[in-house]
Amino acid sequence: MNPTMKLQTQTFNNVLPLDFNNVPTLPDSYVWSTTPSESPCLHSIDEKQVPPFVDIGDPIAFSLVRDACEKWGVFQAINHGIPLSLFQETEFEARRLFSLPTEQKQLVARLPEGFTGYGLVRISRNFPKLMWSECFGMTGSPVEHASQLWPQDHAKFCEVMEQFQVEMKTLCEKLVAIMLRSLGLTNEQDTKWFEPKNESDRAKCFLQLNSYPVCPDPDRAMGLAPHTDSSLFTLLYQGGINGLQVYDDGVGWIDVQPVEGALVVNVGDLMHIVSNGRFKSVLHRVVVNNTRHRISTAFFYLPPWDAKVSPLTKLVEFDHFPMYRPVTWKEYVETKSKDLSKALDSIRI
Ligand SMILES: C=C1C[C@]23C[C@H]1CC[C@H]2[C@@]12CCC[C@@](C)(C(=O)O1)[C@H]2[C@@H]3C(=O)O
Ligand SMILES: O=C(O)CCC(=O)C(=O)O
Ligand SMILES: [Fe+2]
Repeated sequence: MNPTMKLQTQTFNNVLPLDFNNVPTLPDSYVWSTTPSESPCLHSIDEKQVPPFVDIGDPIAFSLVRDACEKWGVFQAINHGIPLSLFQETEFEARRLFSLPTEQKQLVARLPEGFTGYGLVRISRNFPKLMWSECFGMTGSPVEHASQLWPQDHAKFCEVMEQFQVEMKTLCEKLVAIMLRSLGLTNEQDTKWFEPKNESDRAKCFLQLNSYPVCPDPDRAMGLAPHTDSSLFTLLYQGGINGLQVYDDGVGWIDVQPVEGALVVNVGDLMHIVSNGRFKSVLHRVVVNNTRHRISTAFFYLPPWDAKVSPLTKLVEFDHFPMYRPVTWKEYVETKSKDLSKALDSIRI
């Protein structure tokens, strides 16, 4: 078997090829040809050149959210009501999980086509090189996996993760209302998940814990390759360690500074579709460092699995044309897993 084939097989099987703790030099399979150091990041001190902060408790949040989603596709939400202690507990439990021995984490490996469990980030299969990261995904209770990881001692992990999802989901419902009203939503048939009449119409959520271990050669490695999220939007808690960067046309990569208690809100592809192209789904990536083990938690807000997502009627009337045809989340994620860059184009009218 040649080395490339071996790499692809490993990636496809979602088996982490190495134990990040015992690697003195970066293996070739982790060396990217376009590295963060070749497309460096702007360390801006001008506040107009970084994604804005929005106080979402403020009555004028609507218009600030609209401006941020149109110009950037990302903002940092403050005054969102989730206590800092819940983020800290979630990060603590995530560190406890990722510090387990590799063989133990492999017991709960995500299936190649699955969403939950431990392994490489799903988009790994779309890139020839490996990323310097590992992740653990869940939706609802993680007890099935957690009881395999810690047969005696999983109650706290489950309790924290469940509580975190409940609070984040409530916040997502508040944020989607702000976003849709900022787009002038009038026809609720358009968005059943927004004000659901029954449980099956309700939006879905997915929580992913991300771990970026200390890297021996961060300039040549990639924590998470450039991508847009498929979600309606994603709430990201990045702890206290830098790493997240967003791409701004004409400027390049920009650091999204972690600020205690602030939550990064990334517009995803499905919200771009709903807004008939007004809101931008932001291209982002994660760079790694050689001193600190970074943990982030990403909470994806998604329409119900079978719901057709399409541009809002009101916007289509105004624009005289829908930019995208209706698509279910399932269909969209399947298309995207074949080719990340072509998914949006493939549903464009
Ligand atoms: C709920 C989601 C959103 C997914 C797919 C599915 C489960 C895992 C999510 C992520 C998380 C990491 C980046 C991403 C690009 C990936 O590879 O897996 C995301 C992807 C998407 O936004 O497309
Ligand atoms: O770790 C981060 O800051 C970003 C993670 C991310 O983009 C994702 O999980 O989709
Ligand atoms: Fe992302």
